[in-house]
Amino acid sequence: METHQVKVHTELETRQVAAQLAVLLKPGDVVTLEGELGAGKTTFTKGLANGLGVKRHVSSPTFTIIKEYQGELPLYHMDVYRLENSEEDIGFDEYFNGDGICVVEWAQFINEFLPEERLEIEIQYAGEESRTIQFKAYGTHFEGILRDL
Ligand SMILES: Nc1ncnc2c1ncn2[C@@H]1O[C@H](COP(=O)(O)OP(=O)(O)OP(=O)(O)O)[C@@H](O)[C@H]1O
Repeated sequence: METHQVKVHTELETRQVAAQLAVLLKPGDVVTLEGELGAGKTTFTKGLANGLGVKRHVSSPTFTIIKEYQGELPLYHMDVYRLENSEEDIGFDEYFNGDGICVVEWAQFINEFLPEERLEIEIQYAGEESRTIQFKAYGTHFEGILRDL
């Protein structure tokens, strides 16, 4: 496992870091996003979407669990909060081994379905508009991505 940390000072910077990451990702990649309410998980996903060339507006998938966006690669934005303790498999494998990028919020609730190789991202408050973005790469593919980021 390798880690990397970036400090950002504006919302735009958060989006830019995410967009830089997006171009390094490949189909079937799984990225998990953690952070308290308002930390910037949706903002980060918007940046990722931008980097993937998604034109549509990205909004939180809380009530739908999965939202799909078409870009240079498909983006699957998942919020699995509502699956807490349900142990329900809604066909994660097809997404996690699929043709697009998966961004998963509240991933701890579906731990048993998560692939071992993944990129964990945690966004922490560091001031009004400042955030610390912490990356943990599991597996050689994501470790390589962290070195290029
Ligand atoms: N550096 C920053 N990075 C990201 N967001 C920032 C930053 N500075 C300020 N913000 C603001 O913080 C808010 C982040 O909201 P966002 O919806 O992305 O958070 P979230 O983690 O998805 O929250 P929730 O769990 O409620 O969905 C936005 O209003 C954004 O403008």
